[in-house]
Amino acid sequence: MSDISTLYPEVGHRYLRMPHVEKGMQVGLFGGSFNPPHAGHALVAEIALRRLALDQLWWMVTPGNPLKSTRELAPLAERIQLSEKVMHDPRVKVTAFELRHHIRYTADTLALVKARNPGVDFVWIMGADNLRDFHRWQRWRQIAMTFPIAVIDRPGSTLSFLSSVVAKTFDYARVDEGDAPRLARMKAPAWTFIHGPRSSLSSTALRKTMNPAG
Ligand SMILES: Nc1ncnc2c1ncn2[C@@H]1O[C@H](COP(=O)(O)OP(=O)(O)OP(=O)(O)O)[C@@H](O)[C@H]1O
Ligand SMILES: O=C(O)c1ccc[n+]([C@@H]2O[C@H](COP(=O)([O-])O)[C@@H](O)[C@H]2O)c1
Repeated sequence: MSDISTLYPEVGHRYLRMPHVEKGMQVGLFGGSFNPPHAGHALVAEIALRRLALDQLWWMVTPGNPLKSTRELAPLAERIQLSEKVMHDPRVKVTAFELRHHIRYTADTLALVKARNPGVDFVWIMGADNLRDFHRWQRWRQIAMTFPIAVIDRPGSTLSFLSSVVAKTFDYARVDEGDAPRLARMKAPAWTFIHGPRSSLSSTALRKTMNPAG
């Protein structure tokens, strides 16, 4: 591995390190393009921290979603900087360590996170819209068989998520949302759907406002 201080100077080396965690912690992994980040993302993080009884939440700004075009993708440094502005909870750690490890796929991120942090309980967090295409993610079954997953409600996906391939495949592993505080410690496959306050904000809508012609 090259010297971290000389890598990607525009990003800042503290974002290239995996955040520090202690054994016994419950940690949420919230990956996203955050292009740009918005209050809907902050609401997901707040809900996840509270309902999943998390000690930490890693706000992982992806170098690039492998299923999305990079045409409209703002620079990583900008997405990190804006992420720091929308979320102010000290338990939330904005990070882009995937860049340093040249990771593209979440399955690889999760394998690295698990290998580096024995004794820590992780849970993958995503909005309900992401369930629809989850079966197109690389090694999605392996992800679901290895990590508990918390799905946070999102307008437009409250009911449609039930017809997703992943919800059908892992129907037997669905956990009542009342048990969400224990989800991180459960053996995968285990997933829950968390209802609560919702936000209809989206990055697509915000990009359109910023660049109506685009
Ligand atoms: N308003 C929202 N409510 C619930 N979950 C959300 C919301 N906005 C984003 N998320 C979730 O946050 C994560 C990161 O989302 P992303 O950065 O792609 O934002 P987005 O608004 O969906 O972007 P885009 O419109 O560009 O697809 C995903 O798991 C997504 O499901
Ligand atoms: O690994 C994959 O195949 C894969 C496919 C699509 C999305 N992801 C990850 O899902 C997270 C949410 O992405 P996005 O663009 O919906 O915010 C982010 O961490 C992406 O890297 C991962």
